[in-house]
Amino acid sequence: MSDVLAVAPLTRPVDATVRPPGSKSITNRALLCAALADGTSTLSGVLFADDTRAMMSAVGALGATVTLFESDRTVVVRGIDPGTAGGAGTIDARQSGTTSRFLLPAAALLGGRTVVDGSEQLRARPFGPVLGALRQIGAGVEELDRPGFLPAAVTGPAHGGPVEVSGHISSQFLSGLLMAGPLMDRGIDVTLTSPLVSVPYVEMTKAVMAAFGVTVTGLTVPAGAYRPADFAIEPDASAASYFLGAAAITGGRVTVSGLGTGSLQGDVRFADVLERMGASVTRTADAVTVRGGDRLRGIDVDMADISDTAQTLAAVAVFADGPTRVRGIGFIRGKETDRVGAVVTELRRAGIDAVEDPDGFTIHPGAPRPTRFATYDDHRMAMSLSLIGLRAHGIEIADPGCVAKTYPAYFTDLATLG
Ligand SMILES: O=C(O)C1=C[C@@H](OP(=O)(O)O)[C@@H](O)[C@H](O)C1
Ligand SMILES: C=C(OP(=O)(O)O)C(=O)O
Repeated sequence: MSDVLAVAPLTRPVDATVRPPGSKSITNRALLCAALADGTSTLSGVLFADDTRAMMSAVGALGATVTLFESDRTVVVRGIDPGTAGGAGTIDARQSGTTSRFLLPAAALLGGRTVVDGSEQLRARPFGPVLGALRQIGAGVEELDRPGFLPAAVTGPAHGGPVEVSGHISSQFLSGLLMAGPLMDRGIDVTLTSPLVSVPYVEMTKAVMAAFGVTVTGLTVPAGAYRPADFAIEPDASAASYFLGAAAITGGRVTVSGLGTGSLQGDVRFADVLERMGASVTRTADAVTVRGGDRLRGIDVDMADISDTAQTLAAVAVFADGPTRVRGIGFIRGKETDRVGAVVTELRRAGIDAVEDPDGFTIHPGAPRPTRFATYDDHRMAMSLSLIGLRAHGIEIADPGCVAKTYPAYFTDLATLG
């Protein structure tokens, strides 16, 4: 992909039915549960992107056999018995928060030493809570560079039992501990020491574990075993937010198929946010449809549960008829980039009055001027800011290839809206 991509404004309101690729979050949970199950699982609707390839390689390093049928979006996983496995060498989680935060507790199941590392970007993200938790449950932990950051070495087996972990930085620490829990001698019994962000992702963790035969009660998992499963993965709801946002800002219609009322993903609630702004939303058992109206209202909204869609909303808010205040998302400063700072900086570059708040941002509507947006090696900066180009002239996206983290074909799919 070239270094810069020009977004062509739509000449009429969008009218489309789309099906984004599989959920990153569900794919990476299913890959791990399948790898820890005694037997062979078949995963369908799998996302093939950098984050999930990182997880495929990682569970391969743990000893699972992973066979890809990419054109069928299917992966077959033959799991391991971690109790008999030794350390897994060095695992490169690339840019993937889920892979790294889920792998550290899983590596602690092995009777040996495993190093988890990642890209420079991942090395800048926080890991202290999960490393501290692993020490509490009997794993050896070495921070190989800075305390609280990757690379880190984990030596198991961890025995499990009661453990405390914070919830306000990332829910991924808790999800990782829960998924490794059933394979620890004492199971796991987690107590949160601070309020949990991204709550729906923990519900998703429990749902995927249940599909592989493990029941979580509260934050307690008894010792037990995963069962192999045939498991279908729904389209990615965070990816869907860009298409739903496109419907809202162009006064058009987008239906996302495969994302129904029974979705495991909290981010489907982005449609509720658009509804509050004045879009009309239809939800069925297997699809969600957003229709934009003549006008969009600015709103005041807490997005702590659905923060991966906060940047999408920032782009949509530019076209509302009053200011939009997003709260509850101070923790997204620790994601691929400082997402609060980055989105405000870029909107201001386009002449939009955007203001950084300690826990989020406020976007005032305006007419964006021709702008080349920087994307900070953050796939969601690139995907979100591209929406502005559907309505405004002269919008360019720098380093569009960064979308490969979760959605390699994003710009091809976006072009089909025209
Ligand atoms: O568990 C998951 O799959 C995820 C949880 C969220 O992270 P935090 O819990 O760090 O907010 C989300 O932003 C990320 O894209 C995926
Ligand atoms: C924050 C994200 O990913 P992760 O934490 O899994 O790297 C994301 O996909 O927006």
